[in-house]
Amino acid sequence: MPEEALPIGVVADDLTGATDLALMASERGLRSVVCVDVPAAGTVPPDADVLVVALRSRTAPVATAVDASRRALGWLRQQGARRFHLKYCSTFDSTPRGNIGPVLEALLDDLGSPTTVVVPSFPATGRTVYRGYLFVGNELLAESSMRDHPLTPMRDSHLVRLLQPQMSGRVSAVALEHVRGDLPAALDAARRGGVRAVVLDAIEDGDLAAIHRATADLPLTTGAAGLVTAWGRGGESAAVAVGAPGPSVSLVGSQSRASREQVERARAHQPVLAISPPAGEDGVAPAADRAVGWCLERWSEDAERPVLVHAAPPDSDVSPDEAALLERTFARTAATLAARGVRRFVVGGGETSGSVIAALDVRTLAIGPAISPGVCWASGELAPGDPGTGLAGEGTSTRAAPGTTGEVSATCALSLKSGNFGGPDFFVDAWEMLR
Ligand SMILES: Nc1ncnc2c1ncn2[C@@H]1O[C@H](COP(=O)(O)OP(=O)(O)OP(=O)(O)O)[C@@H](O)[C@H]1O
Ligand SMILES: O=C(O)[C@@H](O)C(=O)CO
Repeated sequence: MPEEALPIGVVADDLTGATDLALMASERGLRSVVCVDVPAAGTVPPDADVLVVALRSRTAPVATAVDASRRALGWLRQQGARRFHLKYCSTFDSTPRGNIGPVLEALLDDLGSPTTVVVPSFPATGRTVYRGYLFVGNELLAESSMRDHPLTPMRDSHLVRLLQPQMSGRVSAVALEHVRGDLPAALDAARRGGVRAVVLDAIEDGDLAAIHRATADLPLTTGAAGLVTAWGRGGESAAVAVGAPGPSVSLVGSQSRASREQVERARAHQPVLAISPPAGEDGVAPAADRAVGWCLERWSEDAERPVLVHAAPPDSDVSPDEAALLERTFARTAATLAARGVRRFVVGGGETSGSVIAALDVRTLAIGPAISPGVCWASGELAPGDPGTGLAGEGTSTRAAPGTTGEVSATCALSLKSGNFGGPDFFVDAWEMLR
């Protein structure tokens, strides 16, 4: 990547996806910062090679997602970025309405570019694309646990069939032998044929490197963090040091197969509490208070021991309202704990992470070391004043963390885990790294 191509601007549709990509870039020696939402006018832009704007647009209404993505692109252009990547999930989380297709087309329009590529492949985490079909490990997408995702159930595996209903322009696919052959010619033919989005097969990092070379002139690429394996010059990781003293809590809203297994494995090492969505908005604060009380009690027995609060598996299909109530419960739990001086958080699930970070009012995340492929520690500052919503009067910066003496700083150690990522002992290993 030539110096003049920096900074690269990334619009990410959720927060864990943003840190996943930023970690990959950081490991390629590119200084990477995640901005939580589009920074307000007048905010001093972070000094970075890769600037990622993390939105919460994955499951937002289409018009909201398009508007937020265009504002993010506009801000990144103001920061001098000339090359852009739209980051969505490596499992292509979306519905027949969007939001991948409508956002992709809006960004192409704004950039005046006719065509882009669609590259969810991320071989390091088992995501590969062959003959246009997306695989998760050895399973087709629609046969993986994504089939029953609470918000974006994926019931097809073919990327052209998934994307075409979301777009007004045409979608086509380029098979592996052409990705490995004359890809520039294949892309040129697609562009001349009026195709807006070209799905590319890729099953190993070498394929992603070929795609990176062939797309050097495109203002916009789209896909997962896999493509970033080809960015930068490699070399030393640009990870920052991450640390914060005091008690440790994991908050897991994800119901992915991986998260459930990880929670089960954590039981042998940590106290674990399951929570369900409250019946209505009035129930959010009491439910969060109960979760906070439980954490404080566990830390009064052993302040060194991490604790874990997770979403109980639902009995039946989940409504968006119930999902949102549970997210707000996790968010309020995190904000109340932060107000009491807790500074070490692991969060499981993209939507849950978005809610928690918004409640903590952390505006930027500097990327630290990897915990496992796609998941890292990051350092974030609590905004001055009270963290989160509805917690007036509970200041952050002067409280002593439970089990400690003295004041705590506003710096948090944060790890935001995509539902499907992380090794089986993730919720144990993450904390071992901070010892
Ligand atoms: N028992 C439950 N009842 C209602 N909603 C639930 C329940 N369990 C989980 N949820 C909701 O399901 C959603 C899970 O989405 P989230 O993005 O946090 O995890 P994920 O989809 O596994 O992660 P990722 O997006 O990173 O793949 C959240 O909105 C959460 O509140
Ligand atoms: O690409 C992925 O799988 C992750 O970064 C993600 O976006 C899950 O939320």
